Amino acid sequence: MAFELLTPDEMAEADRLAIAAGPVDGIGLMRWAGGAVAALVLKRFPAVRTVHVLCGPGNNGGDGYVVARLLAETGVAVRLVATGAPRKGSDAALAAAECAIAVEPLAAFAPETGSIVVDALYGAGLSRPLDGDVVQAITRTAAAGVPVVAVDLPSGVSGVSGEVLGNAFAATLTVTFARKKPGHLLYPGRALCGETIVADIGVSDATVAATAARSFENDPSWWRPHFPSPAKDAHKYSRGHVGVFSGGPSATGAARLSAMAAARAGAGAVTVLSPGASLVANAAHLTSIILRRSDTLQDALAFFDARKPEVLVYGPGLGAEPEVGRFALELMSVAEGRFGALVLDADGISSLSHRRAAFFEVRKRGQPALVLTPHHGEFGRLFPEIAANGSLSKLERARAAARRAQAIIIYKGPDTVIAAPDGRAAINTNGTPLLATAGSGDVLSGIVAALLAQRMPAFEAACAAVWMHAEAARRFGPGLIAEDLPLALREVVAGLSG
Ligand SMILES: NC(=O)C1=CN([C@@H]2O[C@H](COP(=O)(O)OP(=O)(O)OC[C@H]3O[C@@H](n4cnc5c(N)ncnc54)[C@H](O)[C@@H]3O)[C@@H](O)[C@H]2O)[C@@H](O)CC1
Ligand SMILES: [K+]
Repeated sequence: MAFELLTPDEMAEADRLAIAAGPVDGIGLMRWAGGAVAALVLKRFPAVRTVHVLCGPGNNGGDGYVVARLLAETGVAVRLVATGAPRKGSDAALAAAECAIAVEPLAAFAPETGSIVVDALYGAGLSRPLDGDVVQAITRTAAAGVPVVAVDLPSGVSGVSGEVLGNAFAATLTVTFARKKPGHLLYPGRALCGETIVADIGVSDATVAATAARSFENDPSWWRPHFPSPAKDAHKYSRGHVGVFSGGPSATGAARLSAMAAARAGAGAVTVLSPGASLVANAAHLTSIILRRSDTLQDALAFFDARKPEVLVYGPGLGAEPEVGRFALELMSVAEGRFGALVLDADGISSLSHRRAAFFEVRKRGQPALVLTPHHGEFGRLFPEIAANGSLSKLERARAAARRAQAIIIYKGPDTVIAAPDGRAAINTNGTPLLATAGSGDVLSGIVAALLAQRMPAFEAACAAVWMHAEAARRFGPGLIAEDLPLALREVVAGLSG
């Protein structure tokens, strides 16, 4: 699959393996990389008058020297600006030696209207915040408003985390090599890359696989084989039964949103488990969804034993009172032999923040399968040490939390990360600000539950749910409210099942 994400270290490993396997060598990869960038510059900016190529001291700069040479050979006016000479004997030094254009100092660099800038200052090797002449070059480029084509990554953007080290170019186009890096997909890096294109530089799929990369861009192509479709002889319970716990009389809508989403995402039966005080409110709004009174753990146990739900959703609309956390722990304790998976969302997560030790103790069993769907604030409440660790990217934070809680983590946001305890993690890329609307998280928890109830493996189910949720929002478009999402899922499910 071409959806692996490589950290800069994994990419360096892939380069090493490709060179070791031959026949391509380091300068060969660099020529291929520079050639891809030059070709895209010509294709995207056919009328450009001057191209300023900015080269740094490492291999990113080496790519830049190749770009400058190739563009000049095609007749483009190239001005070559460099900071620091490449290390003697390096591939970059070889590329620089092959480029006969006079070098101008970075300190004097100021692009003019009508020109474009190729940023080959720093890529995967960025190791500290940018400063001095580089920051001035970024400021002057932004002031001139000229397009920037970034080689591998906009200088200043961390390939590991997408964070900005000091300052960064805002690119129109970023051309990276072999595979995207997490920094292309995590914010703010994603916004600073502009359009990101992956160019082939002769690193084979087998070489990428040999790096044992465990991060992916979320894409239907790799989880669709697991996407459930009902058997010909299906009956409603064989299509999976989801139970959703409802909140009190003034907070019942969240559970119904989750329940409707679960039904639209293919669960054969969905039951709302409602406190007695909320029965009337729920009954007034539910038709195909089953309604059952549940005030106590005994009530819930009676339901499990009688109706055998596969998956429960606990959290939407419940309030963050201590007893909500206690009940969540009790559910996990009694799960064995009763239900297979639990989706904890919203208040179901926040309410555990005062019972963290007990929660992590219960999770040592690894049962039931657990999916947690925190946004940033909820994540910080349940995993404060991980959230406070500034050296971790969002991808690594989600991964650490997944391991700690022995759970699938859906760490929500514009760059939602899905992580599994076995180390796999994915970054979602079809998100939309339309989803920033009340109740949209409740819908997501229902979709996850429905896919789990239909026996989709948990990591793939979580990735599919996140993608479907965003896809439904995109299809519906502006004006979306959470109530629209379950029906909008219909087309998305049809597209995946077809
Ligand atoms: N064979 C390979 O490894 C290939 C590498 N390629 C290119 O090589 C790049 C990686 O090359 P490198 O590992 O040399 O890394 P870079 O060229 O990104 O930067 C490394 C140099 O910059 C210095 N540096 C880091 N941060 C700095 C800062 N904030 N201020 C000043 N100096 C700083 C480092 O000390 C080092 O000298 C990739 O991004 C890609 O463009 C491509 O040519 C494909 C082949
Ligand atoms: K760059």
